[in-house]
Amino acid sequence: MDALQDRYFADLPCFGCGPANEKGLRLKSYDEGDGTVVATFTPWPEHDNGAGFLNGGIIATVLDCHSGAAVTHKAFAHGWEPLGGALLPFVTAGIDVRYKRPAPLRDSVSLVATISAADESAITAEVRLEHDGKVRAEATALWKRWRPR
Ligand SMILES: CCCCCCCCCCCC(=O)SCCNC(=O)CCNC(=O)[C@H](O)C(C)(C)COP(=O)(O)OP(=O)(O)OC[C@H]1O[C@@H](n2cnc3c(N)ncnc32)[C@H](O)[C@@H]1OP(=O)(O)O
Repeated sequence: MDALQDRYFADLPCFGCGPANEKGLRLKSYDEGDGTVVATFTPWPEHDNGAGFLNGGIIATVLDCHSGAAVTHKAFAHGWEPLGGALLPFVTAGIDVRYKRPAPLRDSVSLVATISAADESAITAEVRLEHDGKVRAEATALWKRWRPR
C-alpha cells in the first residue's frame, strides 16, 4: 500500500511530509479503510524539547501534516481538485493543538486522523498523537480551499 504522500505528491518539498524534501521529516500516512488515516513517526535526537521529550513544534508539524494527508485524501475522493494550477487543493487555516502528556523522544509515536466535517470550501480533521496507549497530543485542524492569486 502506497503512502498517501507518495501517491498524490511525490515531488512535494514540504518540511513535514514532502517526499522530495531530503532534510524534512518525510511523514508517511496510510488510509486504514475504516475512516482513519494512520502514520508512525520516529523522532530524531534533534527533536528534543529540552527536557528529554519530543518538541512541541515538531508535534504540531506532524499533527498538521498528518491531518493534511487525511484532508487531501478526502478532497480527492470528492473530486475537489486543486484550483487554477495550484499544487494543493486545501491549506491549513488553523490548528488548535492540545498537549496532554509528554511525548517520547526515543520511541516511535502513532498518529491517527479522522475527518469530522467536509465541504468544498473547508475540511476539518481531528488528529492525535499516541504512545503506549495514551494520547500525548491532539489537535483540531481546519483546512480551507487554496485559491491561487
Ligand atoms: C497526501 C499528502 C498531503 C499533502 C498536503 C499537505 C501539505 C502541506 C502541509 C503543511 C500545511 C501547511 O503548513 S499550509 C501553510 C500554513 N497555512 C498558510 O500559509 C495559509 C495562510 N492563510 C491563507 O492563505 C488564507 O487565510 C486562507 C487561504 C487559508 C483562507 O483565505 P480565504 O478564506 O480565501 O480568505 P481571504 O480573506 O480571501 O484571504 C485572507 C488573506 O490571505 C490572502 N491570500 C489568500 N490566498 C492567497 C494566495 N493564494 N496568495 C496570496 N495571498 C493570499 C488574501 O489576500 C487575504 O489577505 P489580505 O488581502 O487581507 O491582506
